[in-house]
Amino acid sequence: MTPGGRAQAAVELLDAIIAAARDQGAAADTLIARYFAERRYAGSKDRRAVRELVYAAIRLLGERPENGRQAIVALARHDPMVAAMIDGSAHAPPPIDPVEPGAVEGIAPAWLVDRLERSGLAAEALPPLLERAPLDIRVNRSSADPAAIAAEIEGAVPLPHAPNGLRLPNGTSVEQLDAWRRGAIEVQDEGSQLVTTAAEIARGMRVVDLCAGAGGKTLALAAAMGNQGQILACDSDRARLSRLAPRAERAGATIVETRLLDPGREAEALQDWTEAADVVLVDAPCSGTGTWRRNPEARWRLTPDRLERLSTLQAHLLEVAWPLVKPGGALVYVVCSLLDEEGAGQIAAFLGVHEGWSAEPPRIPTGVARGLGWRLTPAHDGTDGFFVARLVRTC
Ligand SMILES: C[S@@+](CC[C@H](N)C(=O)[O-])C[C@H]1O[C@@H](n2cnc3c(N)ncnc32)[C@H](O)[C@@H]1O
Repeated sequence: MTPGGRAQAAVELLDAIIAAARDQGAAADTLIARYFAERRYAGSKDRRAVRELVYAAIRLLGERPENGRQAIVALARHDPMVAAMIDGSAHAPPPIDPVEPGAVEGIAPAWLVDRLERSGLAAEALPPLLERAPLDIRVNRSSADPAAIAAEIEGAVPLPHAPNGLRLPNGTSVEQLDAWRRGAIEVQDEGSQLVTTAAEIARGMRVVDLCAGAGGKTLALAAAMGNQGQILACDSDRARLSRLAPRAERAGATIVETRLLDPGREAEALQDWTEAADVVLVDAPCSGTGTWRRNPEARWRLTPDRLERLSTLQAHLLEVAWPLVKPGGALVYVVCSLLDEEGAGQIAAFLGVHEGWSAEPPRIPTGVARGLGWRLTPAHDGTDGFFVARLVRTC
């Protein structure tokens, strides 16, 4: 592809990504993969260059642009190398008129910046939300030793805080590594590894992972339990949950049972676990404001209405979760969001109507207190953004 052809491909992809963000369609990565699956003539260098243009534009623009052309115009005004690609040559986008409007640069839509600031994020903590994320892995302690794995994988270095974590050079094809194939490692951000630590899990426990998805945290829990005890991994999304079993098998996690839940009827399906769990983990669905490093277009998807619906769902899941905790057990609530309405606010509301619970600071070696929970941020901790609270049932 010519430089102009790459710029034109970026415009087409940005059009698709903007429409998908507006209509809750597929993620940017999926759209990029589909685009190139239909254009086999594009080589790996072309694909990488187009992808970089697309993500540079997404990161640059806080408000969702009207279209891909406005997005690339803004990027060109920011970066002369991009401007030089838009020269009107064959396959290139038409040249930019000096008075042509471009999309507006920014961290996020104004309403969302306002909510983040009201949630206690300082102005300097906002740009790191959009920096490139590192590639972190968790070593499966049930079957492997982090030092041995570090020696086996080129460029691997220990994570600053998570004891079983390593950081790999960006671009490492993890699924091609022998260590991955034999179930010794999983890709997992350091923040995710640390919030799992907050569960203070031990061998032989009975644990419910209420929103297990494809099992990222379930597998970390199973490893922390030395594969002894019982984990009930639930989710309402059949496709996600169905990916858990093969991952558990690869990791040798034999203590995991999965259960598909019907939204709104979760309590019925979980009656046999009433007051039976030592720990219930609620890794709740959220706006993902803490994971913009990986999904920067997520900030173009969120609306106040959607945030409100997520917040209602989070409160509902806390209501589903607490009856499963046995006296003396713990409810661990996690969101990968930095907004108080999804984090500290949820915990304050829960404790306002439930007696017999006390909030304990999670034992995480980094992060800062937020309300009755704990918060990790890219700026302070170099991890994805998370809120985690640990509530102990006192009676
Ligand atoms: C943040 S994700 C979980 C990620 C997962 N724990 C991990 O570590 O990879 C939240 C999950 O909640 C699930 N969910 C949404 N509504 C639910 C419900 N009513 N009951 C159980 N799970 C639900 C979603 O399908 C999604 O997989």
